Amino acid sequence: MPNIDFRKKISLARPRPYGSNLQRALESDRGRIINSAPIRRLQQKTQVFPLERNSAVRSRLTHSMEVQQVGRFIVHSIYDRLSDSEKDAYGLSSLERAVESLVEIACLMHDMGNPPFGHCGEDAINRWFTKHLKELAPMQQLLTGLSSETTDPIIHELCHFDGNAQAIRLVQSLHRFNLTYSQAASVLKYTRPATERTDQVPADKNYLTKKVGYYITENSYVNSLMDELEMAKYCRHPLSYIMEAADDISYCLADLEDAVEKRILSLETLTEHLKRTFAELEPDNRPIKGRHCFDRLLDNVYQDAQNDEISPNHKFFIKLRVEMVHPLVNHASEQFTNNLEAVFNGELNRALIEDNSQFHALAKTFKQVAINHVFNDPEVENLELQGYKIIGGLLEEYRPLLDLDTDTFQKIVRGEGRKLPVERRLFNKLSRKHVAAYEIALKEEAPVTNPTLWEFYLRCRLLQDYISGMTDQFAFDEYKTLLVSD
Ligand SMILES: Nc1nc(=O)c2ncn([C@H]3C[C@H](O)[C@@H](CO)O3)c2[nH]1
Ligand SMILES: O=P(O)(O)OP(=O)(O)OP(=O)(O)O
Ligand SMILES: [Mg+2]
Repeated sequence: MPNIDFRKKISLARPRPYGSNLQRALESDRGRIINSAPIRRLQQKTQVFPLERNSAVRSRLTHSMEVQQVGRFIVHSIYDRLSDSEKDAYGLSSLERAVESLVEIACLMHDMGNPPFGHCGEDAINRWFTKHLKELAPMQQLLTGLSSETTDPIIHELCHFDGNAQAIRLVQSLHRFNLTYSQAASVLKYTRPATERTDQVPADKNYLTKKVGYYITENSYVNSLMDELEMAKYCRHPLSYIMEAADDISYCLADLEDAVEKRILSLETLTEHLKRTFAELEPDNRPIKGRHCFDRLLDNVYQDAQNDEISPNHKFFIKLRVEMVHPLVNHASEQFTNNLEAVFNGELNRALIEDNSQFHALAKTFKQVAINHVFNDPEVENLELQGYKIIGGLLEEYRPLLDLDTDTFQKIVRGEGRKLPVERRLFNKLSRKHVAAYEIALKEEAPVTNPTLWEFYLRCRLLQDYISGMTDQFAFDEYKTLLVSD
């Protein structure tokens, strides 16, 4: 009998403990997240289409609500799969409400740290830092005085901004939500500290560490969380697999629905692309567990939609979602229970639905069609180029703050920057919350021995916090305001 007890992974423990009732503790987590500004900001952040004005097209917020629904569905499906004696044996019997709440809120939070303009926003921040970090005056000084062993991990981290790591930072350092460790751990999707490179982690954890998981500023928090929930190094919390599967299942259909809504694809061409792509991935085209084969299923959905007098597009996606979400959710829950020990220990080195099955081929088909026929649409790519320009341009405007030496920057922080008119005004535009996090981190024990390096690192983080916290629209407006003469 494997040693699985979910009560070790789902508990009341949090950084500043209070209360003794698990359900109430999780309600408090829900309240904090649902009522938070970073969640509200998701309504003006890109899912696929930057600066989208059509509100029927998904934003990060509406996407996250859909992920929440799929996450709930997977939890119910997992519970339906387990017998009472299995639930007892795994410590899950009295935890259904808790698991449901943790997963729902993890799904709602999962993109909270994403910058404006989606993936290209992340990339734009990293491009700017990769290109300019070593040119910045304090960094040039540090590079002459310190060994590369000391500076390399910090440089690596600052050139790898990641939305997932930023979500952990928002929860702990910027908003101090004091969530239960279980709730925070459910969104910890990658487990590699940003100071480590991918070639420094064990090969059997390469999927779990393929992206940056958390920054050095949250290192001690993540260590406490992992100790508390008995998570081994580079391993995940079991519920994060459900959040990840819910995201994968949700967006693969939603992105295509949005593409049809925006008239990038017609239902005819979409159906053709889906059939052709699936045939390449799964040539034998078997029936999908208890249903027709994919081609037949698509033809039926298409025909039904044509008979709808009001909205064939809407009907098509309702039917397709019914046909696809059930098998994919069932598959995710089956993978969860079939691999329960590896999932419990957080060492399953892949996503739940990525197992080379026909379900995996289905999800891949949808994603592939989006990559080949939606993300490269000229309108989308033009907007993304604007996104690069806006983020790169904003970082360039704020660069004077990063060129100052520590003492001069500290003067501005203390309000003594009268002789630095531009820098002082730029500093005044930063969010007070972000500046407070910078000041608190400076007062606490530094995880980096050189104080100048630590201060400069925190200043770069401060700018990344500010830029990544912006919505698409705010970033665009700021860019127009600051680059008024261009
Ligand atoms: N516009 C755009 N360009 C891309 O290259 C791209 N790659 C992924 N995505 C969307 C798909 C999921 O909704 C979500 C998560 O992958 O982000 C993209 N969107
Ligand atoms: O939704 P995103 O943009 O975060 O994209 P993802 O496919 O969920 O990727 P990641 O693994 O970086 O969260
Ligand atoms: Mg994500």
